[in-house]
Amino acid sequence: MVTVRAPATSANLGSGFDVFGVALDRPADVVRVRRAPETTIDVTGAGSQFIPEDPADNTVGAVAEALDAPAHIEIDKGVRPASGLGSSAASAAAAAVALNELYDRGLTRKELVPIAAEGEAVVSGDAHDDNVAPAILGGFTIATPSGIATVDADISLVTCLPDIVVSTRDAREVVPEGARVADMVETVGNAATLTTGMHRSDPELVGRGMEDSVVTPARAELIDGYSEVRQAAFDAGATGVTISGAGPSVIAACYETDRRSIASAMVDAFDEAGVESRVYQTEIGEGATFH
Ligand SMILES: Nc1ncnc2c1ncn2[C@@H]1O[C@H](COP(=O)(O)OP(=O)(O)OP(=O)(O)O)[C@@H](O)[C@H]1O
Ligand SMILES: N[C@@H](CCO)C(=O)O
Repeated sequence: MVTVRAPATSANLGSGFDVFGVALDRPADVVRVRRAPETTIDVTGAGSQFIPEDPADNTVGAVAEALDAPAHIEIDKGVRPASGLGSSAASAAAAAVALNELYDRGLTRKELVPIAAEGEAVVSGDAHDDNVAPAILGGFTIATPSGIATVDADISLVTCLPDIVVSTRDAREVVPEGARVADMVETVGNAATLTTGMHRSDPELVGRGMEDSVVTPARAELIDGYSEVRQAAFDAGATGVTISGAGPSVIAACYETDRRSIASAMVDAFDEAGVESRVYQTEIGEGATFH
């Protein structure tokens, strides 16, 4: 038996659509694997009633197949599905690391990223790496077709998860087909600013670089109360606020001293919009770990 914990992650960070991601220090999924003639899956924990146990429909089933590593796989969900906190990726990342060990496949962490991304293709139709990369490698990750770069940044974050379900598949439907050159120029500038901020662990630069005028405004329509929550977080001291992943979670970057007041301001603002929510005061954390 091999047991691996893989963390929640936040993809995009505004300007880095399908490229940027960060590992959060919590919540997390825990995956246990043991060898079996064919793959079977048991799911317990947060939102498990909405997660299929058929290996053809679960992200870990695709990972077991890609590694040719049939197993009985137990998933204890800490990350609610359809949250924007990389729920599907947390299981896939943990399974990739665990099955690589169980079957002694000898793949490096970076080589496991595209394997775990096969699981993302099962749920959203696209094998994007931006959640599985930080879930496996930890830190801030920049995942592009030509490779993955990682930065071991120290930034305080608040993620607020409203009681709304937005599937990645639906949120990808509203992404515009193209962007104006002026928007592209702004996005490149913001992405570079954010990357510099991560290198310096500077919440001001990270926050400024989270601005995005292409994908985020279209997706904000899917989240009741988004603009009020964003404003409340800024008023409480956030340096940047955007949608986490495909939503509905909202993520704020900040100084550690402001984290608590930002967390309660975000919950209150969702509440005023008639939406219950739960909040995680967190920071950038490590990738998958053996237990
Ligand atoms: N092991 C798994 N864990 C979570 N969800 C899974 C898993 N396997 C399949 N799914 C399905 O994936 C969907 C959730 O994935 P989705 O990408 O929409 O959410 P998310 O991972 O929380 O979001 P994001 O990628 O935006 O952070 C649900 O329909 C769920 O049933
Ligand atoms: N980059 C992805 C992350 C969600 O899985 C998206 O925003 O659609």
